[in-house]
Amino acid sequence: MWDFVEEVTRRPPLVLGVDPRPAWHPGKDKLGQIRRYSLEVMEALAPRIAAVKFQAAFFEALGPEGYALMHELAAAARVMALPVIWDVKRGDIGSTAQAYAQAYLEAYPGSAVTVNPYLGEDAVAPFLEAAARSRGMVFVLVKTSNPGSGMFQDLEVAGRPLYRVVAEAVAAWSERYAVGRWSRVGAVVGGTYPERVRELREGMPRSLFLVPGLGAQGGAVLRGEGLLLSASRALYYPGGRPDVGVALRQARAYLEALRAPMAEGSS
Ligand SMILES: O=C(O)c1cc(=O)[nH]c(=O)n1[C@@H]1O[C@H](COP(=O)(O)O)[C@@H](O)[C@H]1O
Repeated sequence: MWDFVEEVTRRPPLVLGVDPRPAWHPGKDKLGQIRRYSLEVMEALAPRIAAVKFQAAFFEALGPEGYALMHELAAAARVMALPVIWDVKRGDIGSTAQAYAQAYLEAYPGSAVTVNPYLGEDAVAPFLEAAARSRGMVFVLVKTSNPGSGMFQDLEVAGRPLYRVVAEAVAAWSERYAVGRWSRVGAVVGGTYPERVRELREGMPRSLFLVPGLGAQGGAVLRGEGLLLSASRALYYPGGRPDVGVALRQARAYLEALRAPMAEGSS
């Protein structure tokens, strides 16, 4: 069976976020255009990315057909041998979490899901167990990319910021769900806070980091072992519109920046 961790760690460390916005597609048949464009962009970028990330909100906003389209695109990604991240940021009581884990991880073996840890360990556990059974992965929100993420995440709890308390839990879970060098438990750490990325890298040595914020939110190309840099608008709508050629150029530019020799003091 296909294993998300194995697949993702042998591919280029870039994630294509598919967040469709109908207003950015001309003409009437928005859903048809989004379907065509998404398939084209996924196929063009597939050799250059670790995974494709579907942000469910953008598909839900397109109505029932939009939600069905997300699942259709996920099936297409599998045909392209492209790992899928379900960006659904789920978090609920254990019995409900179990249903969410079934809907995404178990229904699509070898995929990953983003999880909000606010409800505690019993609410995260069903995702971890499902990821182990389905050879998938869970990315736990640790420090998010948005400007207001500090409101709760930076609050001091027992002498350290809350995001570090969450990171400690992630580190413990990641040991329990280790897969060779890495683990089925990863972390989301916003690329808009590069100093936090560096700080947290040490504390969660087994966790792959999903690092969103590249491009549109001002995040730069960050290097480091196990960092999966994620861009939605900057890769899916480069220059503010759907354009497969420009998306391909942008993906190449990010990968070149990752390979370029490092300047003194940079990381
Ligand atoms: O889990 C995520 O992917 C995520 C976490 C986070 O801290 N910040 C963040 O922006 N995201 C998602 O990453 C994508 C960012 O979109 P762009 O700003 O267009 O690249 C969106 O789908 C967000 O929902």
